[in-house]
Amino acid sequence: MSIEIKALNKKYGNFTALHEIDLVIPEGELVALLGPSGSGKTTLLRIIGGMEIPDSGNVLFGGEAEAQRKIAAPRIGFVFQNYALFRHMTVFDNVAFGLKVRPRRLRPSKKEIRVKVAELLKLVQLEGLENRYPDQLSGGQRQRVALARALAIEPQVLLLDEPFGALDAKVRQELRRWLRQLHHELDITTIFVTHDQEEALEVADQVVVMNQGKVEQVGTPWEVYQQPANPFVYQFLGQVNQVRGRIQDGKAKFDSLEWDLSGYHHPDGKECIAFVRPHEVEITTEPAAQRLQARVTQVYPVGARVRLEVEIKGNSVPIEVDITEEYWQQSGLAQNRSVFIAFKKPRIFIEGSGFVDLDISDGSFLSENLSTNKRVHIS
Ligand SMILES: Nc1ncnc2c1ncn2[C@@H]1O[C@H](COP(=O)(O)OP(=O)(O)OP(=O)(O)O)[C@@H](O)[C@H]1O
Repeated sequence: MSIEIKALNKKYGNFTALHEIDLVIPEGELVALLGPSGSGKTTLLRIIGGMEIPDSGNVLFGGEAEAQRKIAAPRIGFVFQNYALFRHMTVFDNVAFGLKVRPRRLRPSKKEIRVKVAELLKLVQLEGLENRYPDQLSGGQRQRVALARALAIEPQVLLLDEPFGALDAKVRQELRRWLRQLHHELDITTIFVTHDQEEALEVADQVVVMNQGKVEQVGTPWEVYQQPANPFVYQFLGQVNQVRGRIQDGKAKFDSLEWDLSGYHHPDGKECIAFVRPHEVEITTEPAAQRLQARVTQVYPVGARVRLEVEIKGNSVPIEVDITEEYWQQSGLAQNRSVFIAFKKPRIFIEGSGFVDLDISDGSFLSENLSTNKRVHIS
């Protein structure tokens, strides 16, 4: 079932928890609501689930046409972070609960319930554990019981609020792969709340990035990571370096690095910021054109990768550089070493204009002005 959210607003006293949220979630999609604590994710999920009333705006299930037909409220399955299993009930009874409490005319027979629960326990890979109590299960197993219980009512929409939040990193990773697979099999429209960007990128078809009650960007994991709409999304989705520069003579200048922006007619003196992820910084010990001189201040070997911090003139915050362990060994990059850095794929942010993507390889560059959503190719 598709979900359409229109101009949704919610305040708690004077505090705006959600501001003018518009969102379309196509049938069968797995969507992550991603954002920092307090950004409004849970409030939005609760409004979709009918547990909270918005001040204004609508949530339409199945689109306008269905709404006009005034269909009954959709069946919604919920899973919360804190399991919310009944501690005094076995796994079987927990999963069967939603079926047993149905009105008599809709209630399946005892035999049908037994078959259904067995099917669901197989689906969540907990066969044989039906007689255990929640206390006798691991955190990951409990969360799978919670999911089986939510699925028992054959929901048209599944809402998950930080479903793996209380689990340790390894179990979390296993469960999110498993959720992805399960969603693939069941195809139920699913919305899950997370503040973990890796989880959102790994699991979701679409990621809704939220901040301070607003939607900052909606896109595929690739889009939100590779083409963030604004500096907030850039910083929230992974590490990024910011190097401050200025527009001068039609060029974006960052000390000895410069890129021609003459096609843009930005006034001289305007501030700009180059955004570069740590793995997009090239680092050598040899000077060359279009490189900035720097000095290595810290070296952190972390498994197969090595994270370096380097200082450049005019940037108060060190630049993070991510290289392979192999390159680190070959290059002898050690603390205090003088180095030269270049940016492989910088995106330059100019206040009021959005991002400019530089494609340095063919001497031209691709610009994307996200405030107008236009793409122009300038050579
Ligand atoms: N019932 C309430 N009364 C007053 N303020 C509330 C209420 N529920 C939520 N808020 C406030 O609204 C804001 C959004 O809360 P919400 O729980 O939606 O955020 P969130 O993004 O899910 O955060 P978290 O990741 O910490 O759960 C928060 O600042 C919160 O304090």
